[in-house]
Amino acid sequence: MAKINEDLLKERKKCSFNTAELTHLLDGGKDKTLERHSREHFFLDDPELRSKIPLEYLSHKEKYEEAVRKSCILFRKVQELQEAGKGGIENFREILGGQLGSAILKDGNPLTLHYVMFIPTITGQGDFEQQAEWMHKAWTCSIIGTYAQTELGHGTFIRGLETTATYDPKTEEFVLNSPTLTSYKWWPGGLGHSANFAIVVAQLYTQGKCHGIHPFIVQLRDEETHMPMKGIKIGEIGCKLGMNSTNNGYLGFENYRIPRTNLLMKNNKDGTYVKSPSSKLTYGTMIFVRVVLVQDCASYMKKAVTIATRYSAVRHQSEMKPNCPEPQIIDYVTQQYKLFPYIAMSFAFQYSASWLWDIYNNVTGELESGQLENLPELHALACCLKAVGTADCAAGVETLRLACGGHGYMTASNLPSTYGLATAMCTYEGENTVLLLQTARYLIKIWQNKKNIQNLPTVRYLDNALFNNRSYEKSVSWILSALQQVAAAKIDLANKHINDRVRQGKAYEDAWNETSIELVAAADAHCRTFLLDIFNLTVNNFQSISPELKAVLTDLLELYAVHTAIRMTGDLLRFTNTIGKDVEALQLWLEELLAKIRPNAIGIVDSFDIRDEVLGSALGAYDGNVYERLFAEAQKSPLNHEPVNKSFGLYLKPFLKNNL
Ligand SMILES: CC/C=C\C/C=C\C/C=C\C/C=C\C/C=C\C/C=C\CCCCC(=O)SCCNC(=O)CCNC(=O)[C@H](O)C(C)(C)COP(=O)(O)OP(=O)(O)OC[C@H]1O[C@@H](n2cnc3c(N)ncnc32)[C@H](O)[C@@H]1OP(=O)(O)O
Ligand SMILES: Cc1cc2nc3c(=O)[nH]c(=O)nc-3n(C[C@H](O)[C@H](O)[C@H](O)COP(=O)(O)OP(=O)(O)OC[C@H]3O[C@@H](n4cnc5c(N)ncnc54)[C@H](O)[C@@H]3O)c2cc1C
Repeated sequence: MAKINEDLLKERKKCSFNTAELTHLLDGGKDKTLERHSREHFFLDDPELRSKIPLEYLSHKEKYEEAVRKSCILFRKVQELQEAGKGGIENFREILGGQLGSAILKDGNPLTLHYVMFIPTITGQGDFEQQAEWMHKAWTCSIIGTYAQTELGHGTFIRGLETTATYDPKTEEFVLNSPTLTSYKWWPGGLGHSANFAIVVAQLYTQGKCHGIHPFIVQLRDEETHMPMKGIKIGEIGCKLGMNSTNNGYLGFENYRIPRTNLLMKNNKDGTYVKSPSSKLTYGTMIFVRVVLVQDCASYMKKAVTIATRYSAVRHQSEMKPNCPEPQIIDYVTQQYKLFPYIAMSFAFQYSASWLWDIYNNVTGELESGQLENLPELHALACCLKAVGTADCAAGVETLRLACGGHGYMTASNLPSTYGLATAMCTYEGENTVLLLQTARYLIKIWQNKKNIQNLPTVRYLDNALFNNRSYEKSVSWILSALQQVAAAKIDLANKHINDRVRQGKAYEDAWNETSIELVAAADAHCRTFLLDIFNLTVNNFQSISPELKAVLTDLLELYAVHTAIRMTGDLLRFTNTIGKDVEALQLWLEELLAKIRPNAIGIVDSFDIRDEVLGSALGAYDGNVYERLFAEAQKSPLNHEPVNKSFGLYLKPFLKNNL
């Protein structure tokens, strides 16, 4: 084992709590930690899953080929685990998104959509016979699928999709067509050259009548040769900001025929077209992915904050006091302000993600038995948590990259590619503004009719929050109550402005659009009250943890609360009876908390227990040998493999001569 950096050794000695206790708590118990270790060993210690050359130095094509190689090994290994009875949702979570997946495939996995959307759509939308026909092939990966919904012209407004599936009763087939350029499918992961099947979302036509969008199972490529089927036009969409191995593709249809039975028919039981009880049931896979993405936000944040915090303990810069040694940059309070709120935020997102997952499972269970009443609340919560979680995660990763100065800009820090993954989440699976407007739509409805509100756990606070008006106290409960009042006031005001505009003669939709900045802000505030509420409840409910750990978690909870409150200072002053002096008190409390967390900062990120291979960063490794690692990474540049590059002879030398 490499020698550990002296600063990190000192930091680890300062820690006031048992880091293993926190690791087990975060994993859900010691058994779960051991399970995770064994899974990490299974994947990360497999030499086949390592790349000989860093991805950054490969061409676009080589990156893709390497990603396919690794994805196939990953999927084979997941199947091995399933067959050995060591399966479980955690395997998929870890290798598809989260930490293991992004460690092994830094720039994305071209086969992810198979498990994340293709299989869940067949399960959620297919009837019994269809599941019997397709699930075995899909589970055993005899076929590889993707989810083709978005088109060149429409991603958000899915009712506006243009791909058509017209029923031909003579042959009992659907005929798929892409009538315009804008109707081409555009974006689906793995669609370019990897998948041979897809769920295609298209407008269903029977007897000249359009019945709206429906999902179909469609074969794209020959199962033996992988050649595109006749009538299918397919390819990759090209380079992107990040995720350059995910093989996002385009797809067009020219009179392409599929059997009638390929229309997923869970809601059309007798095989003739029957309108489903809610058209929104077709949107179920999107809810599922939004729910799992919130967990990924916590994972990426933990990874980025571990890298930046360890680096900040190792890095020394400037003089705080004359003639004193250069301090560790983690001792600058501005630096602490860049790091510690994101440590706290990782906890907030992990706890809310876990609540959301439970709510999701309850509600989908109810849907199976035809109960739809809790779907709107789930949809509203999933939308805002996905939007706020991914936005905070992307902003957090960028702040943490900046916190690492110049070295944070190196791909060797692994912060740029983590940002590429995080910022993509803000757009896919529902663009964030659009999702916040979905939450706002729900909140306005609730505000206008509070009859049933006490049965709705995520919004019941709105019943009386408008009049909380508590005087300032240095407590999480005060901040929560103030945030709830802000959320209620913002919803109330937005509702009033919509009504005013309608009264002035505007159409409701125009009034909505004119009020939409306020509506987005209201949904954002609602989401932040939920995040704090759940963090608070979770920490208060821990019964059997040590007092030392409880103290650290309480510091983090308080930091999360105060940081949120300070970010919303204007709202507190505007909508609650907070006064200037209270804001000053909040600021002092924040500074006090940063100082309290400082000695435990390294201990907390160590407790995240993220292996070096997962961090993938010269700046964040456990041993803290930052400079040695940066130097070693630089040697991997192909330019350093020869003393003089051929461009010297070709261009530089003649240029230098000409300038003589
Ligand atoms: C077997 C597998 C096992 C395990 C796998 C396990 C784990 C996986 C684990 C980890 C994976 C983790 C991460 C994944 C990693 C990487 C991911 C990589 C790639 C990601 C791929 C991304 C894929 C995509 O992007 S797919 C495309 C997504 N597209 C969108 O999201 C489109 C956004 N647009 C919409 O959702 C809608 O169009 C709209 C909501 C904006 C508007 O719709 P519409 O116009 O039809 O609605 P309205 O007329 O406005 O009506 C609104 C009413 O409907 C209600 N509504 C809307 N949506 C829903 C919904 N989804 N559910 C319920 N209700 C909904 C709405 O509330 C309105 O109701 P009202 O009563 O009328 O008010
Ligand atoms: C990395 C990546 C992977 C993807 N993978 C897949 C995939 O596997 N399968 C798939 O089908 N799709 C996929 N997508 C597509 C993705 O789901 C869409 O890009 C996303 O839903 C946003 O839709 P859009 O591109 O049409 O954005 P637009 O809707 O055109 O958004 C542009 C702007 O318009 C605004 N806007 C749009 N509508 C409204 C409104 N009603 N009110 C207010 N503002 C509005 C938005 O806020 C945004 O600022 C992927 C996208 C990315 C980036």
